[in-house]
Amino acid sequence: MLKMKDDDVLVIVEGLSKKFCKDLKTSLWYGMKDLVSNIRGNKNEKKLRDKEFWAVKDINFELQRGECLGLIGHNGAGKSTLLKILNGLINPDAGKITIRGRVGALIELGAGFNPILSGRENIYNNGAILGFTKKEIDAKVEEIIDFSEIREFIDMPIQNYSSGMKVRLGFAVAAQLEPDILLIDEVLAVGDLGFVLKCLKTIDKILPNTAIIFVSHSMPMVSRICSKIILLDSGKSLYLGKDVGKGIDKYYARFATNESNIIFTDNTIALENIKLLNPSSYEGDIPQLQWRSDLELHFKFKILSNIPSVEFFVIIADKEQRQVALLESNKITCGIVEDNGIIEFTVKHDKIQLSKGIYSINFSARLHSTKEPILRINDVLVFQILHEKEAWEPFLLESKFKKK
Ligand SMILES: Nc1ncnc2c1ncn2[C@@H]1O[C@H](COP(=O)(O)OP(=O)(O)OP(=O)(O)O)[C@@H](O)[C@H]1O
Repeated sequence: MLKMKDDDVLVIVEGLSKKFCKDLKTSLWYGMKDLVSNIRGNKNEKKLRDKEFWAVKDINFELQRGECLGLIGHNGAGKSTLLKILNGLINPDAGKITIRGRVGALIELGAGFNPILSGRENIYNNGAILGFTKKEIDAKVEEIIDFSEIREFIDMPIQNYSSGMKVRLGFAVAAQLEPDILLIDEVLAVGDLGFVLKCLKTIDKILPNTAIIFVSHSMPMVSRICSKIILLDSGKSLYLGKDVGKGIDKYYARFATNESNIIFTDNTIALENIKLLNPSSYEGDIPQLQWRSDLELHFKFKILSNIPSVEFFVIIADKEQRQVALLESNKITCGIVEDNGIIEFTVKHDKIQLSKGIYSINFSARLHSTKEPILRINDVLVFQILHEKEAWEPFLLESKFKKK
């Protein structure tokens, strides 16, 4: 059982669970049954009934002032549901939440706003919901409007705002009123770059006095802000801890497959096989390489029709499919190949200095003479670079520090 240790623990979540029903009719029927049993003083059914599933299952954590918890997981993992329970929008079926202080929330686009009221009126509404008096909001309202950068439109009804404008106003209210606990659900994805950078700066500024729970699919953003992480999978916590990099690795590993995708082929050559020649170990199917060891790839193709020289391009993409490196390309003369139309070659890069994480190889080939593409395949191979140091930057370059 978790215990409130000191004043700085602002959120305690114990055994939190919430179930939903996949079918609306059944859901209404269960709702009615639960209502009747509540009136009779009985508790709701804790077990799953037909067509029900756990959207959030047995979640436990605590959060202190100054900590930012990243909630990550695939679509439908339960992140928004957990946030809505914390914000009191949904009742849990089991478990307990202890919250100390004022909770500001940026949960759904426009949620918490009254669409027919103006931006200014909504600032007062939201402030009141957060527990601020009119006088306190009066003192902050100009700052909020300035921060949102939508002064021109502040007296227009919110229903005419763009998505970005709603986020701007929502974030301005939530951040400028400096709640003790701030819940942020993916909404930053809607803002333009300028506003996102401003929000990140503000988060840095308010974080020492706030506990933040941040839902996002953007791992660079999560690793930039969060000091703790929960990886949710089908409502359950797959990882909870302060090793943000580890949580992110586990998240990416769920998406790493060895299924390649042919983007283009003119059927002159076909990839038979690609192999990493010198893996130090394997995690499941994924070959692993120590940072600074040689990357050596072996390719085997079948030549399907008579082609002359071909240029091969080997591209390394990171886990978010950003192409981070191109291996120097080279041309290989294919001609009419004797050995059953098979051609094989290896490509080697010495002492690879990509930072720790999962990468995939994209591959393309074109005719040397005409530069015409003949084959393009993504994700022909997934591999992992191992290093004890976490680095979000694509490369961890070997260096030596010398004191003079
Ligand atoms: N009101 C509801 N009634 C029934 N099922 C619901 C309800 N709200 C959410 N769910 C279901 O609960 C599961 C978790 O949804 P949730 O929105 O929490 O996921 P998420 O992790 O936030 O996903 P995303 O990354 O797509 O935003 C999903 O299967 C969703 O369909």
